Parts: sequence; structure tokens; C-alpha cells
Amino acid sequence: MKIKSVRARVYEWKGKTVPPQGNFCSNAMDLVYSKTETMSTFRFHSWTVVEIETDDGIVGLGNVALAPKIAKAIIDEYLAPLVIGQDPWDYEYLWQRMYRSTHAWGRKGVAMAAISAVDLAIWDILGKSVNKPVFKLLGGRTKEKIPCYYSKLYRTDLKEMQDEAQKFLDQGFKAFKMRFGYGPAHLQDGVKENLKSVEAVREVIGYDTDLMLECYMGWNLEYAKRMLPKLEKFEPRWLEEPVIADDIGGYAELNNMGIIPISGGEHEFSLYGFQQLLEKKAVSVVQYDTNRVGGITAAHKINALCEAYSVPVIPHAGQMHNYHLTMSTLASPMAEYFPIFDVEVGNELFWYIFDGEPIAENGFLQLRDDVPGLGLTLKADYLDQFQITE
Ligand SMILES: O=C(O)C(=O)C[C@@H](O)CO
Ligand SMILES: [Mg+2]
Repeated sequence: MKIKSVRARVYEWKGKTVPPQGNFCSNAMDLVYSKTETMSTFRFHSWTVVEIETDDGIVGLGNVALAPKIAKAIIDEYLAPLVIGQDPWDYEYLWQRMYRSTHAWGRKGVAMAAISAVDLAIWDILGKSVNKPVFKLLGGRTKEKIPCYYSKLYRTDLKEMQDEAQKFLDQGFKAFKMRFGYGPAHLQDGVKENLKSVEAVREVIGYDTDLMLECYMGWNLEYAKRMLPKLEKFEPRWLEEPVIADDIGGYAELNNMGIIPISGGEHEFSLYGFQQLLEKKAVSVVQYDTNRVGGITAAHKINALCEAYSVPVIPHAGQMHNYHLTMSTLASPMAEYFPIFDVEVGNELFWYIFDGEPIAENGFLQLRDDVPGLGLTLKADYLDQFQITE
């Protein structure tokens, strides 16, 4: 079997979007003076879909949501020529070709996300070629079904947050991730608002459920050190991305305070990136995203590393490309789950592009043994609301 073609298309959403309310999520831009909404650069309203076809007609699907137009250019210009004509079963060789040939500029960020999209499509082909789901090629079924956590609860009016939490508690979710709205730039008022929002959500979900707290790189080390003791009483399962991804020392200092487990990784890349995080004990939960970190080839290696360090892997964002990694290792106890909503930040946009994503039932997800590859097809229902660029 040989790879015959690589097609990367950018899906730009032109449909209705729900503008997020102010301060809906702290983020790295909060510390930079700006007259525009600080989260405006963190939108996922475009997505690049990669289709790789083999000479015997198998088509593998990959995807990338980080800087999708740039990712497409990297795939078209640099990565496609490296894999066309090659055997997809030589996936480690192909991964190394892509990684080493772009190493001068591509070891982290959008280039690694582009490599991930190609790698996902290759693994989809592998599963389809042997009529097995991808998780069966990685270690098989380690769970009867996958526990997942409800992930939204952007900072809005507290009553709205409580109603949202109640709605999904009633649907059987036993774990929730909420977003802080404030950070160092919002001074003491922001501290109070942050604490009020956690108290409000705990009031609804109680303490028999897991609560995770998301900062999305919006704090700094000094602020986080002040916040951790104030948050401890709410018994969070983890505090996510309190500082920017490059501040590995800050992560390690916060994690080693031992007050609240620190999580991160959705903005880290490659096996080596996670080797650093683990060696420095910088995180207590690893959260790579398989469509960023280097695809399934890289994520499978990181799973083994996390198993060796006894650090759980709970991949960022849910989505099928992550569920196969969670299903296939005991090192990954649960998955993130973005519910279907009107398009807002765009975390939910994949629901409008792909069919096959599992719907959470009572806080669990299921993958089928009889669906080969990643289990996704392209959705036709919303094509009129996307501008698609070849
Ligand atoms: O789901 C996450 O972990 C994210 O970081 C998503 C982002 O939109 C901030 O919530
Ligand atoms: Mg996050």
C-alpha cells in the first residue's frame, strides 16, 4: 500500500456565532494592555481537514485547529511531498521524516500541529486497512467505557453558570471544568470574583463530583501562589495552565507546593516537551492534544512516558483522535468532553465538521470495536455554512 495523495482543506465557519461575554476566560493576553477582547486571538472558527488517499482507495482523515491556514500551507509545501509514495505502515519513519526535515522551525507550535494532522490521517488509514479501530492498534480496550468531564462553564453571570452546571449534573456528569474570568490585571476585585465563581459552582455540584479549574495561561506565578491557598478549600482536582507554557519553572514551583495538582500540556509539543515537564515534576496531569502534540505516533510514546512517571494523561479537548489514546492505556483515566453548543469560542466546531464523534451518556463515552480507523466521516449538514479553501 502506498500514499497516493494528500489533500488539506480549510473549513472557515461563516455561520452564526455566539459572542462570548466579557471576561469569559482568563488567558495569556490578559497581562498585555489591549483595547480589544483579550481572548480574541483564541478562537477556533476555522479547522483544517486532511484527507490522505492510498493507491488502493483507502482515505484517512486528519485534522488541525491551531492556525489552520498556516498548517495547510505547511502540509502542502513541506509535509505532503515527504509522505506521498510512501507506505503508511512505515509511520515512525514518516513521522521522523516530517519532524527532522522541519526541525529548524517546526519542533513546536503550528508545524507540529500540521505533522499531527498528517499522522492522524495515516493512523486512520492503518485502522481501516485492517478493519480495526485505532485503539486496537495501540493497546486495545482498557476500559468498558471512558469516563469524561463536562468542559465549558465559561465565566458569565453566576446564576447562568449555576444553571449550566445543574443542567449537565442532571445529565449524569460527575466531573466539571470551569473557567476563571480574572487574573493579576484585575487586582483584588478579580480575586474575589474568581473565588465567588468557584463557590457558586461547588454550591450546585457539591463535593461528590470532580471540579477542575481552568486559567488558560492567564495568571502568573506570583498571582497563582496567592490564589492556591484560597482555592484549596474547594478541593479542585486540578488547576489548569496557571502560567504560560514556557514558564516550566513556574509550573514546577506551583505543582511542588502540593496544595492543588497543576495540569497542563495542551500548548506543549513532542515527546521531548513532555519529558521536560515530567522530569521537572511540573504537572500532576498531562493534557496533550493529539492533533497538536505530534499525532498518534507521538502521543502513544508520551502515554508510555506518563505510565513510567505515574502521571495521568487526560488529553485536551476530547474528540475522537484523543479518545483512542485514552481507551488504549490505563495511564489515561478519563477524557475531556466539549458538549454540542452554538459556535462560540470554537471548541465545539468539530461537531459541525465531522460525523462519528461519540455523545456522552451519563458522564461516559463509548468507542465501538466494529468501526475501523478513527471512526470519523465528513459531515454534510453544515457545508453551506463553511467557506472551504482547497
Ligand atoms: O478545554 C480546555 O482545556 C481549553 O483550554 C479550551 C480553551 O477554550 C479555554 O477554555
Ligand atoms: Mg485548557
